[in-house]
Amino acid sequence: MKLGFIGCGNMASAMIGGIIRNEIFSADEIIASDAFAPSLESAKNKLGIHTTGSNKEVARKSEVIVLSVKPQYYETVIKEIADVVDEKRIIVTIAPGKTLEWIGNMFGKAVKVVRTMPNTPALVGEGITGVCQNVLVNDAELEYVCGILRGFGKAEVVPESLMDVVTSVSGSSPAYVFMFIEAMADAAVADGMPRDKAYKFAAQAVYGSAKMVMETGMHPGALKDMVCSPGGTTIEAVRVLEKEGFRSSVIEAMKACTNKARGL
Ligand SMILES: NC(=O)C1=CN([C@@H]2O[C@H](COP(=O)(O)OP(=O)(O)OC[C@H]3O[C@@H](n4cnc5c(N)ncnc54)[C@H](O)[C@@H]3O)[C@@H](O)[C@H]2O)C=CC1
Ligand SMILES: O=C(O)[C@@H]1CCC=N1
Repeated sequence: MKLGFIGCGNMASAMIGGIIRNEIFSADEIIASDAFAPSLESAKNKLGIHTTGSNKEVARKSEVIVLSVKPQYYETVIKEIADVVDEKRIIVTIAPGKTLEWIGNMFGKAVKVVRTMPNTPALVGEGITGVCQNVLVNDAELEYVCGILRGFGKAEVVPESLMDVVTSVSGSSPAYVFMFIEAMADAAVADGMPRDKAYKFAAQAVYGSAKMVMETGMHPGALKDMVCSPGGTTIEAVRVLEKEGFRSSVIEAMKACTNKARGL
């Protein structure tokens, strides 16, 4: 197998879907294990990959092994697979807070580790993943893993010291963006717009605005100023957002998120 996933929940399924769609690997080259039989059933039916109840089987059969369980299960899973992971395999982690050093110590031997932080927009091929590696991973191996991660979006190599920041700015941030879309839609509904239309208008406005930042390369503040006509409607909304502490709320929320990742 080219690729194995230990734990096949939300994040693993999103990653696998993109990897197959973009023909990085075929379903036949991917295997996943999970402790919960319905998750495996769903992976087999929806993704067509190989499945097993044995984490060790995934570790034994896969060149690249993604540890896609919650952080609190990392220790148990690593201890379970450590004896079948040799120096040729590459371990990919996706859990917040679990450092390269901690992972290496848990294995208790020299193992190639690529630490990553993906996000759920992977499900629609628009994810972004922060990546760093330990000293045993060479440039070609890092590029190989990044090629897999690009199957479901962008991949950016960052110093490990920034990985907890990646967690708050992209790993977790889809949740706050969905809350923003929901709040905008609620306001539109309050002012008389049907809910299905409200989600469409709010989501497309967020999507288009993100695309403008990516494609124009302009400062977000300058793009904001382009919307604010003198004495117009937008600056009224901006005035109230500033009064209600919009930016400060986002900054404080993200600092809490980064700190939580640091403590995991
Ligand atoms: N959901 C998200 O937006 C993101 C999640 N992550 C990370 O991805 C990892 C997985 O998260 P999700 O997919 O959201 O969780 P999830 O709960 O949807 O999936 C985890 C899966 O692991 C299985 N599992 C639990 N213990 C196991 C064991 N001992 N052996 C085999 N399988 C076991 C569970 O049955 C479940 O299907 C976590 O470390 C999380 O922090 C990273 C970035 C974004
Ligand atoms: O909430 C969490 O802990 C995970 C990590 C990033 C997104 N979800």
